[in-house]
Amino acid sequence: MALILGIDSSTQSTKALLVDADSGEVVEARAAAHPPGTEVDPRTWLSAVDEATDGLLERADAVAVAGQQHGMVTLDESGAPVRDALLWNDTRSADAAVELIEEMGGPQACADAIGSVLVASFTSAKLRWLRDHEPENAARVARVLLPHDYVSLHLGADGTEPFTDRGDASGTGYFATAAGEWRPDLLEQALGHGADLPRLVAPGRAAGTTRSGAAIAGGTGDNMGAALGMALEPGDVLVSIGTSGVASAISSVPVADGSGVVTGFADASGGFLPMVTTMNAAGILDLQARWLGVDHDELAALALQSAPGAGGVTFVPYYGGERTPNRPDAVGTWTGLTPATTRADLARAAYEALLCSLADAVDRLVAATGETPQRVLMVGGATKSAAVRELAPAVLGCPVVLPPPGEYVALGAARQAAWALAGTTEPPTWSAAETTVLEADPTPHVREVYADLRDRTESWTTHTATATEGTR
Ligand SMILES: Nc1ncnc2c1ncn2[C@@H]1O[C@H](COP(=O)(O)OP(=O)(O)O)[C@@H](O)[C@H]1O
Ligand SMILES: O=C(CO)[C@@H](O)[C@H](O)COP(=O)(O)O
Repeated sequence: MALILGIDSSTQSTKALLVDADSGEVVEARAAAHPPGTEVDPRTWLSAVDEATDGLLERADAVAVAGQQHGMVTLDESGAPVRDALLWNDTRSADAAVELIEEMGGPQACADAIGSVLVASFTSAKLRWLRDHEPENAARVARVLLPHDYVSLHLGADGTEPFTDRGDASGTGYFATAAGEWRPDLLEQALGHGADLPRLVAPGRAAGTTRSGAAIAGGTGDNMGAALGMALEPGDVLVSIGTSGVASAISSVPVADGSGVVTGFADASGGFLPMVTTMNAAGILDLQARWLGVDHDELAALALQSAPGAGGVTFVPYYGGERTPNRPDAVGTWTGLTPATTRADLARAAYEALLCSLADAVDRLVAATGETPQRVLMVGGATKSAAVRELAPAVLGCPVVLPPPGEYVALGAARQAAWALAGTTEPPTWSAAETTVLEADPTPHVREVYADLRDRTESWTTHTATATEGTR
């Protein structure tokens, strides 16, 4: 029996799944935590992958790494990190993104060139920030990698040259997504000078071998990994609730949304992955649990004691700035608090704000792609919450398909590696897991109250920018 190792190096942790190549059944699962923050020494991901794959790597016949998208990993001539990596959720590069869009001829021209309108998350915006704020570091950059490229390189046999795939490359800002080619000119424009880029590995092909002789596939971005792990089909909308909140769908044609709401990424199978991303997702619940002094199960139990609408309490959850809507300077804003407000209402409001924000993401994806969803599926760490599962169909206003608990990004990486090992034209078909369909009466008034506050706070961004200046 061939064994495949699928790795997910996402924002908060590395997860590793050892999987049976024939059935896709998980044989063993491990995880190791990453340090918190939006600026991280990328070598900590290497320690995490070593820890999570210890004893598994040697057993694998093929390996692939899916990783958090966009992060800027800059290496000097010797291959050492020039500075800590800036992650997708670090908003200091917001102004740099605006500047680059203007230089590219405006939002639609930017979307036409790379598939997406740049926001702070994109690697090129981070490189421009580096050029302008740390010129000495910028001058030392010889090579730019994405997080998954850096982890893959670490696992590769001696002499392996860096490699990546078109899925993750499509989130850099210097990749022509529709054509599937690097745009080194755009990297140079952002950074101020050229730098080496990893070679692109085609979907389903091996990039080389690991130190233990296993085939290693190109890897991909975590959201492309999730799409592959869930075997998304046309008509499916995948909602992921991890550090980021994501609504994505597969498409056979590229998307170039000049409004900037939908990012037109490539997927890991040769197609495309239009996507809407929020920066505040599972963290909304983490914060709320901390503020109320409870754990996640207690927070869920509290929330389910309150009623739809949380006793009139609502808030926009843009605590760390937001990406959709694009408000990098925003902060969270609560409203409706009265002496009658209970702890249960406060807990409930957190789930409702999270789910309203995700419902907005789904609506925006559907509006921009024009595809009516046949199924809405839900994955990610926060789906472990009983309250998320109960309230999601009510707030989203439709049934939600829930797969069994699992690490679907790592499973997608495993599927990619199994594909490379098999050398077939299509990825292996693994039997679909039993799903549960979550249903509830829709609560549209929850979204109406949220939408009203979301829209009223739009113009508050400039004001709050002053208050948060020190954090950028
Ligand atoms: N029972 C739970 N209720 C709510 N959130 C949870 C629960 N269990 C885990 N989480 C949250 O899920 C998040 C991690 O999800 P994950 O998809 O692994 O994130 P990422 O891929 O971004 O690293 C954390 O913020 C964690 O607190
Ligand atoms: O920036 C994006 C998508 O464009 C994020 O979705 C990151 O890819 C991080 O993902 P998670 O760690 O939340 O899975």
